[in-house]
Amino acid sequence: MKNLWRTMIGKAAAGERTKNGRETGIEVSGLSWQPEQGSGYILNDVSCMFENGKIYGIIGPNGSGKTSLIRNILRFVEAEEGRITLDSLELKGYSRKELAREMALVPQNTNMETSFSAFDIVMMGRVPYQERFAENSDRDREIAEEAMRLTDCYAFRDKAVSMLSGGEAQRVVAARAIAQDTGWLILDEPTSSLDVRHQVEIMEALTKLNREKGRTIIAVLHDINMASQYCSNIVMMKNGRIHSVGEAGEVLTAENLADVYEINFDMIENPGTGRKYYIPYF
Ligand SMILES: Nc1ncnc2c1ncn2[C@@H]1O[C@H](COP(=O)(O)OP(=O)(O)OP(=O)(O)O)[C@@H](O)[C@H]1O
Repeated sequence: MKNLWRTMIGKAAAGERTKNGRETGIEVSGLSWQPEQGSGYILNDVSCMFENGKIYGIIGPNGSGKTSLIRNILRFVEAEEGRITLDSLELKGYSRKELAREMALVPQNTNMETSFSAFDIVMMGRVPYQERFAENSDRDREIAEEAMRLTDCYAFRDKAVSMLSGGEAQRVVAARAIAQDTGWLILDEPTSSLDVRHQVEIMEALTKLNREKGRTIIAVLHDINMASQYCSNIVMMKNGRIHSVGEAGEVLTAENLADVYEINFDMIENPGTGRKYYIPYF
């Protein structure tokens, strides 16, 4: 029933409500997480709302809890305190397969020691839609190929992924997540291994998916200027807590950045786009 109802509401836009009047989006409320009982809290009373239809950047220094937050959102780990809801339904109520149709992850580490081809890996994004032992359909293949073109990895579709460079493998994993065709795309440092052209290409591809297909993007980013150029909203973290949250222009200020990264920043504004660029200095 839950599935049918969710298919009917489709992928809602920002601020929309579901047919039952429930608010859409991912809401994190009062989340405190420690890896083990008594090991110490990595996330402390984290609350933030991710609305449908936006591009979120999660930024903050090493060890500030960015990956831990998305691991909780993806239910790889579960906090004892606080709760996370998707379209007002507790995440705990979703099965693994249901969640895989809602959210796709591009992980930080894309090391793949396997003889599977790049195309095989991208096709794995279609598994949540397939019956067990089912053949890949033409539609599955089309979606996988489109995702590979979008991330510029179609040219090496037949190459074993163990033979790919770090950046090529990262683009294959991004294509797999896109092929998963979920409303939510969650990326942990998606551009970390990429050359500058492919960094821009991935961010442009995410923007296109957001604008044309209504995908909501949550990306952990270390590059503040990428975040400033491509993200509509920012979640800024420090020491396992939310430091600031809101529209990119409001959160990305030299003061906030200096406070979080403990280094100075100069800001220059692109008069054409109004986007801000930050230059760090000691
Ligand atoms: N399963 C775990 N067990 C113990 N400590 C953990 C675990 N997961 C994360 N941590 C610790 O929690 C802190 C936050 O880690 P997390 O990976 O969330 O930070 P991050 O902001 O994503 O960092 P980075 O920018 O370096 O990727 C780190 O000090 C890390 O060592």
